[in-house]
Amino acid sequence: MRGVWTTEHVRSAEERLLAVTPEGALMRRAAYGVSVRAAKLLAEHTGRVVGTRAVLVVGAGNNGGDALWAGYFLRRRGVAVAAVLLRPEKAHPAGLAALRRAGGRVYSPETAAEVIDSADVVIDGVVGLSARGPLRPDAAAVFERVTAPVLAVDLPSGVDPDTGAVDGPAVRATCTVTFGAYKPVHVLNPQHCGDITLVDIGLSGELGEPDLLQLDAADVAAAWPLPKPEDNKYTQGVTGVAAGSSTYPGAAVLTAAAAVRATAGMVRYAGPVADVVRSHWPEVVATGSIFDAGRVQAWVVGPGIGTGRQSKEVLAEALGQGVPVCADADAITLIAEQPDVLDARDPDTPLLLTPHDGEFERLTGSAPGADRVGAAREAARRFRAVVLLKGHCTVIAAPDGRVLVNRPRGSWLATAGSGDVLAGMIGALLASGLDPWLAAGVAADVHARAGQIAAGGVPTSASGILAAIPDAVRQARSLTP
Ligand SMILES: NC(=O)C1=CN([C@@H]2O[C@H](COP(=O)(O)OP(=O)(O)OC[C@H]3O[C@@H](n4cnc5c(N)ncnc54)[C@H](O)[C@@H]3O)[C@@H](O)[C@H]2O)[C@@H](O)CC1
Ligand SMILES: Nc1ncnc2c1ncn2[C@@H]1O[C@H](COP(=O)(O)OP(=O)(O)O)[C@@H](O)[C@H]1O
Ligand SMILES: [K+]
Repeated sequence: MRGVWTTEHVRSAEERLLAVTPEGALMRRAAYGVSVRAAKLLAEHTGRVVGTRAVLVVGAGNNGGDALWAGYFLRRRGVAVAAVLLRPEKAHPAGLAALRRAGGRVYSPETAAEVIDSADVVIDGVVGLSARGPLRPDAAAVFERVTAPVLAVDLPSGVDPDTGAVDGPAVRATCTVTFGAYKPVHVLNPQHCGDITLVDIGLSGELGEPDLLQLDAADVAAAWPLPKPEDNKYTQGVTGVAAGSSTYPGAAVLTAAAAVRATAGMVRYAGPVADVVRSHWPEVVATGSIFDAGRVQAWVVGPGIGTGRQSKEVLAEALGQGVPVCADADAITLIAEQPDVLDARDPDTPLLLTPHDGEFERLTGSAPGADRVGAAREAARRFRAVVLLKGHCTVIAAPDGRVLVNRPRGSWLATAGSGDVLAGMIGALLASGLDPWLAAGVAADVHARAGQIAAGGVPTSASGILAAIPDAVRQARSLTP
């Protein structure tokens, strides 16, 4: 698992490390890492390093100091370096002196147009861990001119380090070089960070428990249930699917099919379109009502069921069976509108809620806002449920405060019915006995892989994502990052 630490934690860890490290050593380690990545970027884009041109955009703090020292190291590799100082009086003195000594040139934003236009790489050292709010107008004007690839020092300036939120002009980097630890921005806003490199500055011993986690292929491979010699169809978990209606038969088919694709156990369908489900997926044991569905080890309730009286009875029945329940789509709206349905819940059985932003607002009374991790965590506590907040970077919070952030693989999942596929996979993993938070996390990971595989670079659909689930599991099992 990849650990991620808030800026507050990174800052206090850095303070402890700084106290036992010679002055300036950490910054030079960090800056050297920046220069190595910058040289690689230059080589990729121009075919050479010597004789290329780098522009540093330098703010008032240590982030600018990193950029200036990186410029110093690049000078020593034969790169022409120009530093654009946004606050000349506050530019890091030692970094600036080193760059000048090495032959770097210094500009103001007003005099820098020409060097920016001819840059082969631009290094964003405007602001780092101390960033608040969007780029200020002078920095924004500089980056508006930039056409060269941008390397962000620590994080892309203008993006909130702890939430990844963007509320105005911000740097969109080709790559980001960060130090010591991943920060929330790196997993919550990968689209602004580009490709991320973590430089070891000796911080790991000071960090403590991470605030957020991201799953690796190895975690997904280890968690994904496979049939064992002693298994039969029941021991792997029977998934119950209560989904679909005469208006939305497709939701039933997609949800049940995703459960079939995800694991080798049995899938029972209970609802008004049993014939449709059976005709598409003969391996599903389908019946008309949840009340005669037979035993299951987990229920998925909600996709396409509507929010009427009968749907409420179905949800209450699932919640009362003492098995984990994934409440998706209409089931979330039902809980929002008629919270007394939760009275049926066996207090000790896991509940998993999978809202998109609109459903989240219905459920909690407010939109997730900029702090999606905080919002999901709060909702998880309030409902004593695992909350999977959908989005480009899906956030999965457990009631005990654990949070996973899913790694997106493009935006291919933004297609009708893809949420039904996710719900079906989660149901199958719950039925297999996985911890609900982990079940949601590995399902979201495989869902994103399936979207990318199905798309292959062109738009896909929920049926495509569904068909790609086995290849997505195979990909994770071959430990492809
Ligand atoms: N402390 C350490 O041990 C290390 C720190 N390092 C670097 O130091 C950085 C943190 O440095 P600082 O704490 O000096 O602060 P920053 O360099 O992040 O910020 C500098 C100043 O910019 C101002 N600012 C805030 N938001 C702004 C915005 N939107 N636009 C323009 N200016 C804004 C703030 O008032 C702040 O004082 C890290 O991100 C990293 O790059 C590295 O050298 C590694 C070691
Ligand atoms: N821009 C995006 N990038 C990546 N994933 C996305 C994006 N938009 C939506 N998704 C994912 O697609 C799925 C959509 O689910 P949902 O909103 O329930 O759709 P539906 O109800 O049509 O099935 C979720 O898993 C969500 O995280
Ligand atoms: K930066």
